[in-house]
Amino acid sequence: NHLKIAIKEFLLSTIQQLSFFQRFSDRFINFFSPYVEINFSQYEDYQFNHAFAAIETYLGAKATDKAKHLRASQVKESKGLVLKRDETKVRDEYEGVTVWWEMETDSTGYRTLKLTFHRRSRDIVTDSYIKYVVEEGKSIGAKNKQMKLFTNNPSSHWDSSKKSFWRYIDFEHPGNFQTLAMDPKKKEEILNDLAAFSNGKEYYKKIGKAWKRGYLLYGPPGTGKSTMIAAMANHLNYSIYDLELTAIRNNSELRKLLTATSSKSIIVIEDIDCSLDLTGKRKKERNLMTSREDGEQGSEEDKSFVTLSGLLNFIDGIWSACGQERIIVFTTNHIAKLDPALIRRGRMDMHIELSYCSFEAFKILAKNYLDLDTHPLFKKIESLMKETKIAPADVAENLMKKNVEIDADGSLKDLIQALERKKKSQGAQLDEPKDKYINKFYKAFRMSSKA
Ligand SMILES: Nc1ncnc2c1ncn2[C@@H]1O[C@H](COP(=O)(O)OP(=O)(O)OP(=O)(O)O)[C@@H](O)[C@H]1O
Ligand SMILES: [Mg+2]
Repeated sequence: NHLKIAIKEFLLSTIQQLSFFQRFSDRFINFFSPYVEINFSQYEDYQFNHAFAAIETYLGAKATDKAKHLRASQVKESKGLVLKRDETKVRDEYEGVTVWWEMETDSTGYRTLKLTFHRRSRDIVTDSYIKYVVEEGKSIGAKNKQMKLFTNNPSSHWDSSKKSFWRYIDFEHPGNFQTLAMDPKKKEEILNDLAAFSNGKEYYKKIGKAWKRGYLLYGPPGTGKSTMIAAMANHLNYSIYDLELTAIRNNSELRKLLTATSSKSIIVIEDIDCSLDLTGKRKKERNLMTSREDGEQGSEEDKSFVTLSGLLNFIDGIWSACGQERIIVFTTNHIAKLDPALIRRGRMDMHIELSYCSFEAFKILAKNYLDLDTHPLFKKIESLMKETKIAPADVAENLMKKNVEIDADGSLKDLIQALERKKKSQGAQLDEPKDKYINKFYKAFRMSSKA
């Protein structure tokens, strides 16, 4: 919000500045020159000038384009012919209009960008070119943004600064939609939804809704829920806030955490059923007990757990009021166990099921891991997959190369064996471990045995 205000102020001051310079330049033009000059200072009234930064980014990108171009021409042309680039001036063209940018640094290190153009292009420059440059600079800046993965610190470690709520590392997960194995139609649908969301600024304003979107990802372990979150972040260039509910004590801490998130981010609560079971249920039991024994203590207890209603209030209310362009994702292994209040329509915008590996999904994995489009063993795998539940993670594990060389035949045979084993055990109702914590253990085991 600070940023928004600053940008607004800045744009306002730009407009004022423009009219000032227009007046000034008009006189200037009449007496001396056909050229108009507009200045953008690094600071405006001691405030950092965000348009200055955006223009600088834009020009930076332009300059490297140009440098590349110059390098290319150096190869072709003889040495004597190579243009000497004026380092301080950048020439730009926009709708047939030529302008020049120049950076000036004064003795105190204070910088100013000077834009020069012919007075006959003034309307185009002031009406649309400057706006274009600022927008373009902002979007280049956003693209180059280093994504971060935030995790909340235990609230007992918080001090008075907002910085202590979250710690972060650079987010560098290779997860992407292309290699994600799932029904291609569903994938397309999700990608469309994400595109509509990330380009939806005007739309959300028009319909009077906060620019937010909620996804519920559900499915058995190892079906790609966490991978999909990484893919979403990579696709949109958003940071991730991985919210660990067990590290906070109550709803007001939850609120503090969530209001300290930045825009263009995905807030993730994994295994929502577990986090809330821990808190919601315990709270209910305690309330029953304490209200019978000691009313006062009951209200004390109320404050000490994150509750389902706290989370819901947040999604419905505060969530809408605290900043824009955020996605919230819940994941669960057991959608049936979730409180219906949490998943009613309108609260989570899209329910996405990640399911056991279908043949379609397998083909994506075979392409990723073995670079295979087809293979004589595919037929057998297809029919086995129809009658066996296997998570994509298990398929991937079998397709992963065990040697320096990829051995497609060997990997596919491994997979067939795994499928046949699963088929047998599923027939004997041994399925997979039922308890989430056992699942987690198996997963950790799977990961460590992979490594
Ligand atoms: N649909 C998929 N497409 C491609 N790879 C997958 C898919 N599902 C799982 N994998 C592979 O299995 C690994 C584990 O998957 P992931 O962590 O995304 O599962 P999950 O659904 O989040 O499981 P859990 O419910 O246990 O958290 C991933 O690192 C990935 O390599
Ligand atoms: Mg996961």
